[in-house]
Amino acid sequence: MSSTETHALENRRAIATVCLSGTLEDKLTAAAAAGFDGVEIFENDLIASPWSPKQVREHCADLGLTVDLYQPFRDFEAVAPAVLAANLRRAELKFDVMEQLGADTMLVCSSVSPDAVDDDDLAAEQLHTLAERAAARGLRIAYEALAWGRFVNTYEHSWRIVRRAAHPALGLCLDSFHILSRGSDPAAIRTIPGEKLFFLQLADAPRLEMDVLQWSRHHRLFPGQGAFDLTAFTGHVRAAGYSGPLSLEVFNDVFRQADPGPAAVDAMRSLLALEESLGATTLPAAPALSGHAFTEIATAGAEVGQALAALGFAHMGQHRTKPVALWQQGEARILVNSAASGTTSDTAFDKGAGQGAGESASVVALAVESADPVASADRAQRLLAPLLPRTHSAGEADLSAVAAPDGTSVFFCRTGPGGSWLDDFAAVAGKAVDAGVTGVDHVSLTQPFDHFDEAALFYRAVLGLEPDPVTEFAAPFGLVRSRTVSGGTESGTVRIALDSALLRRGDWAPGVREPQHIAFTTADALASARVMRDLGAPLLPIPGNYYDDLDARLAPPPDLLDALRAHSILYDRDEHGVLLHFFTEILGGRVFFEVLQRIDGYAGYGAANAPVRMAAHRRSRLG
Ligand SMILES: O=C(O)c1ccc(O)c(O)c1
Ligand SMILES: [Mg+2]
Repeated sequence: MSSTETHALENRRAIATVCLSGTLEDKLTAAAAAGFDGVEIFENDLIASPWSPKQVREHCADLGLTVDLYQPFRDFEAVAPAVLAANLRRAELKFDVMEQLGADTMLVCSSVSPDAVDDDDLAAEQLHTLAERAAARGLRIAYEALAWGRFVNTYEHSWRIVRRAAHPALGLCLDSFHILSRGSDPAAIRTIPGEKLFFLQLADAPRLEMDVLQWSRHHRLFPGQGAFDLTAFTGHVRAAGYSGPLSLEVFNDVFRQADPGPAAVDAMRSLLALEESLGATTLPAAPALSGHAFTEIATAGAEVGQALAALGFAHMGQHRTKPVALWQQGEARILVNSAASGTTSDTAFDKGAGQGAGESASVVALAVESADPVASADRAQRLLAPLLPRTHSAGEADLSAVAAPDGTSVFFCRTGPGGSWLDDFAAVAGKAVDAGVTGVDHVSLTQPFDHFDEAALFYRAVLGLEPDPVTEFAAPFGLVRSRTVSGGTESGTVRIALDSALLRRGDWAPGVREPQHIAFTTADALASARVMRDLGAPLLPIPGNYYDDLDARLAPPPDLLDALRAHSILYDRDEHGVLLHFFTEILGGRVFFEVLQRIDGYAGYGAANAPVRMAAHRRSRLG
């Protein structure tokens, strides 16, 4: 097979039960539903299960799952003879369990025990004995170096011991977390004979400066959600000739309490995306995206429409069959849907917190310009995004949409003459005042914290967008974690900003119900602000302290500083250029607009100003 030819990966796909929430029954059901071929059964899950190991095996078989690994067996090697005898007895009893489970491989972690001594010869000799006992039962031992193992904590060291032990039933378990967290060079994995690589566990993680055990047990992520290069890592393991499963082993505090059904889908999506990055996929490539086609806000109230008018938008069209108004300025298009109240579709959020009755508004859909909307939707489905049922009348555009993890609809469309979704709108003689808005820069969606990593992976994999690094800032009502994903072509860029409160937020702060906003571009923020203020736009006042600090910190030219202060425009600077941006107040309890000007290729989102904006929003809501 030529190296450029695309082909499906021959490795099976597995997931460790420790990745998912619930009982063993919940975990197996979720893993099977997401399409996994096999599972690693974590001992604690089995111990707590009412099913006998034999029943677990039968249940797995019914679900189409194999039991690929039993784990973990701890603190075995390099001990005194009396301890060895006890450890071998313990192992034999676990072999009994494995036989009933139908699992042929046991994971043995490198020891953390105070009983162990630093003696590779002894470790090798005792692992040889264990492998001999396993082989007598038709089983094998996969030895894994924990990053915090007492004496053995690198894969190179575990390989030296396994090589020394020289038993065919003893091989290695490689775990990407243990290897990459310590900064080991994974390239030498290629020199290990493939038949000695018994098992591969994959986990990503954010870069954190912390104790490696804590990092591993609380912060692992599915591949593609963190900072590790799992494509290169897995490439080395496959190049060595490994042919076993690609198995996810992710210890994560959020996933441990998340609904296991969607979590298993998130896990599978991460594997599918990893396979694609390895060049081993049958997925259709992500079609090029070239900007935001429209963003839809559901609200029964008048506030959003009034604000758009005051920002210079024209009510340009009315949907022929639905109560949906099209507001437009430049290439920025907002649909205001008054059929649904803003709360009906935001299933992912706590309902009603901090909202006035009847006035609610929510961003319910975002639409991206795709070079091939059908292929975009096909790819999305292949990546397990739920396709949304569409109701459209004869002659209306049939737009494909999928649901993002937080329930937001994501449409793929093509705007322009001939067969466009715009044809569904009857023209309205809307009055427009050009306030300089040229298009949409980004859509910002606050995620429930337990969907944050899933959402970033969703937009990266499904839409083919590039994620930026995760940032965190202290906001008035708690820490906020933020990540943007973007991508595009010469004719336009799609940018989606994902924000999340780090912990579930208290209900006391009325100004902070998971806000959502749409940022519009202008070529002249000062001019836009003047026009919009004259039109009576509900612009957000920014306190004088901000400008005093801005002067001290970044020293913008004095006349610019005066103008910014006069118009409540915020300022930021990065290595490329300058950002000028301002905001409306919160409309319908949740939604607001931003107007921004990127100067000289400023690439950020003004995150440094977000805490000031959040505090200002609370004041404006309290009146
Ligand atoms: O944290 C642990 O103890 C642990 C156990 C088994 C593993 O495979 C692992 O990577 C970590
Ligand atoms: Mg592991």
